[in-house]
Amino acid sequence: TNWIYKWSNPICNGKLPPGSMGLPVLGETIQFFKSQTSFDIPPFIKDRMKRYGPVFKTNLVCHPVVVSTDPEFSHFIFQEEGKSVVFWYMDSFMKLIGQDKLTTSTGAMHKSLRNMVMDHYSPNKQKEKILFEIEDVARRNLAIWSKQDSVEVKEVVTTMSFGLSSMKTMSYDPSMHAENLKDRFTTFLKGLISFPLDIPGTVFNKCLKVMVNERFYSTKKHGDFLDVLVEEMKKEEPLYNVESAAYFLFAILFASFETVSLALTLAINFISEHPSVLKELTDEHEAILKNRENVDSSLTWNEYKSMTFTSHVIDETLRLANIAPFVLRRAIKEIHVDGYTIPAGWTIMVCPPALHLNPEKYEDALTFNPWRWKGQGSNTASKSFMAFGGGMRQCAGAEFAKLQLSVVLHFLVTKYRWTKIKGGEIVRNPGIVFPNGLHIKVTENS
Ligand code: HEM
Repeated sequence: TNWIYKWSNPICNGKLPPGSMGLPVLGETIQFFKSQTSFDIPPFIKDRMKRYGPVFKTNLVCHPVVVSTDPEFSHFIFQEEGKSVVFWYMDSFMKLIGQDKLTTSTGAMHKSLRNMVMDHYSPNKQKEKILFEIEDVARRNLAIWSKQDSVEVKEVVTTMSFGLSSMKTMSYDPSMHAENLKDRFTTFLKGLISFPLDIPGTVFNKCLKVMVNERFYSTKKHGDFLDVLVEEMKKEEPLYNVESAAYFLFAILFASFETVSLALTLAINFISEHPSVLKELTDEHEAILKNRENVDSSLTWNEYKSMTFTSHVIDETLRLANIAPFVLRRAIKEIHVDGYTIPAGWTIMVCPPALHLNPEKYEDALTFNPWRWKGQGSNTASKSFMAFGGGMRQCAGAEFAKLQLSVVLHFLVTKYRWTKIKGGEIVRNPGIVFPNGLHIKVTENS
């Protein structure tokens, strides 16, 4: 009885936020993972917001958690990175991405890694080069899709996005390598797909370590992210070794291709369902092409940036889809905020869907309406838009992701037409899946 009492009333040197810790051991885990078929705020969160207010406590997978659906509170938590909170996800995931080695790294190591990623993937640094690569991949893939009777969008965009990410990360282009490397990479991919069951040190990690090692002793430059990492490893006092470099490559691949492919699939689905959006998007892209002397469909970085409606479509997709349904932190010190105390060791869950679907901020919040962003520039982070997180850990690939989406949409709307054949329904649990896929027929514009 004593133990159950302690479970329900955790020790705290102050006032904990309201909420229930659920059943002993199970907490409220089962309710949290209940799936839903709409883009709305998950019922678990919505019910508790009504009952307890915007900040509440719970227990998920044996961890005491404070959930924030409040913009100010969430912003405060992001600003506390490295001070009273650190990046933390479930233990199994932290192991997978090399927990102590890099991702939880604060200070010098995190700064160095973050700068390397921003340098390599940010279009601001290497505008036309990165653009050329993305356009090339988009062109080639769309041409292949248009030759098929039907494509399952999530599947094909995942292949495309993984191709681009792996090319930029470690120059892996399946069509250009010898058989043995292809086999090795297939094994790596299998490991990647089965990752919830996998642990570091197994298939993909070993493959990545082999790749890092090979590159370390090679004199050839590839211009990819692995080059940058290996250069760091060769410094007098290196911050990384083969193992941590392999973990980092994995983390980048993981962070980059699934997010972008989900966003693109959702954008295509939303556009398919809103002909007026397709029309305005097409008009915007065609207008840019009309103003050019050389009517080639490649655009410059500035031209992509100038297309405000495209940027609104992307922001609206990210707002409504909530690809990152939550962002987690762990309190390393006792935190006092808004009259509440969060004990050290507790998990803090920032909940972007609650911010993005707040009817006070976004009128008719469940409607896909890119025009709501009119008059605003491209968004990456604000108190009411946290699709890319916030603070020091804000997504390092946000610009790269947005550029990829803009480029694919550009070629899709100017050179092709598509019709939806079936699918497009979503299930959220809490990540998004398409139980019936999204099948479309792509045809070249006549
Ligand atoms: C639409 C696509 C994307 C979305 C929605 C997205 C979302 C996010 C979010 C929410 C975070 C913060 C996680 C946290 O604070 O715990 C994050 C971090 C990160 N993302 Fe993305 N991401 C996307 C694409 C990419 C791409 C293409 C890359 C490729 C380089 C990337 C690399 C990273 C990295 C390295 C971090 C960690 C940054 C740090 O800890 O300093 N992301 N992303």
